[in-house]
Amino acid sequence: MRTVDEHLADILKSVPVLAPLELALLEAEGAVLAEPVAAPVPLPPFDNSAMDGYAVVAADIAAATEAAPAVLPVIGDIAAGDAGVSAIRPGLTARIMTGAPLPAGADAVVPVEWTDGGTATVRITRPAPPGHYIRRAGEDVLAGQIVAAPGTRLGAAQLGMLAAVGRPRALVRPRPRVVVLSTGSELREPGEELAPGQIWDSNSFMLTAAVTEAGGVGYRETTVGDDPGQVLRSLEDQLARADAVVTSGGVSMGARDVVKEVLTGQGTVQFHKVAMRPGKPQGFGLLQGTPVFTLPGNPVSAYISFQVFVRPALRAMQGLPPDPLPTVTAQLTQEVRSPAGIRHYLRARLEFAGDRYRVTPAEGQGSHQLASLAAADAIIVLPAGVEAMAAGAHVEVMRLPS
Ligand SMILES: Nc1nc2c(c(=O)[nH]1)N[C@H]1C(S)=C(S)[C@@H](COP(=O)(O)OP(=O)(O)OC[C@H]3O[C@@H](n4cnc5c(N)ncnc54)[C@H](O)[C@@H]3O)O[C@H]1N2
Ligand code: MOO
Repeated sequence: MRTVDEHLADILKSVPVLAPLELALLEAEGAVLAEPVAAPVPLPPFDNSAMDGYAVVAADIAAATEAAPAVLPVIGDIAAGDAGVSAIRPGLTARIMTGAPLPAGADAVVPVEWTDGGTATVRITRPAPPGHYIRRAGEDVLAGQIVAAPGTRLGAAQLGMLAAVGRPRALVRPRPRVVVLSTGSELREPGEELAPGQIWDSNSFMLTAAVTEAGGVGYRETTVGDDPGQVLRSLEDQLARADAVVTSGGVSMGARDVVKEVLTGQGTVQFHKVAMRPGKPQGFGLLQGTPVFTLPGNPVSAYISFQVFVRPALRAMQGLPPDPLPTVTAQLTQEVRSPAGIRHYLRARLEFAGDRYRVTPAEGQGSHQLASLAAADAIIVLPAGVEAMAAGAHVEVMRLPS
């Protein structure tokens, strides 16, 4: 048996990092930047107004009050997008809109709420210091400043930033395309009738969604039965379009463990027993250069295996640190027991109790018991050396994607 850490290290040292390519901004959502992006101009590019109001010379309104307003002639309107804005001389004002360029000569903006809103002349009832409601050129970003570093995953805010510095495309490592394939002659599609001995395929739906949650693009393949030739053909067909393949089922000790049978000796694929529960039988290797993860068939085993091994590997393929799911330390609400010598992953529910996290293990911990996983929001991780933990003890808890 090998440890979880040994198996993960083995995977991480052989998964390839995806080659960068140029993508249009919205195609790059979820991709990881492979170049530094610098601002070609400052942001904002020019001094502009932060409010709808009037551009003034601050000294002209220094004495303005409700009782004795400053009254100024309005020379015109300046809207956002206007070019060639005329200068303001002392004693004059211009109506200005939010985002419009500040006219030369003006050094403050008075919001419309402090005025009578006049269009020929305006009465201003409060003073404003120089600089008031002016957004200066470069106060967001300086020209030449790096606004997104290589290794940044491009989410909404980062894509907005790239657009704001005028970039229509970016050099990125794309989201890995992951083909998910369930194996097992007992499996039927949800919606089909079940004959005796059959069950509906749940793993491929679960794992395809898990790929998305982990930042990849999941493709669910049609389930294959236990025919070795069919399984091998189906796998080989996928290699061309996949950056990685995830299978479930057929890797244990049974007479019909077809994935193990057809992949043993293929590429660099190897099968191991890993000291964990659930998820003991694992296979991994490169097939024609493509990483193939052969996860065990029991649904909870497949899910935990995905989170522990596949998720960090997909991150590594995008050049990201292979971080595990985020963990917190939590206090057990009840005692837990664990077999010696294996790392035990227990489905649980986490709650924040004012000043600390408390965690309650679920009732059904069998690796076929998907209901307790579907109701869980966390996984208690008991190290291999632990055989029991009392209520009140502190444990490490992985938070599940929500
Ligand atoms: N003699 C031994 N038997 C088993 C061992 C062992 O060490 N010695 N290990 C057990 C453990 S632990 C696991 S986990 C499973 C792994 O088995 P396989 O990966 O070969 O998976 P299957 O036999 O194909 O299926 C196991 C179980 O899961 C159900 N299944 C499979 N695929 C799906 C799917 N897509 N959706 C829903 N359910 C699925 C399948 O019907 C079986 O009930 O082996 C133990 N046995
Ligand atoms: O390890 Mo199996 O994955 O426990 O049911």
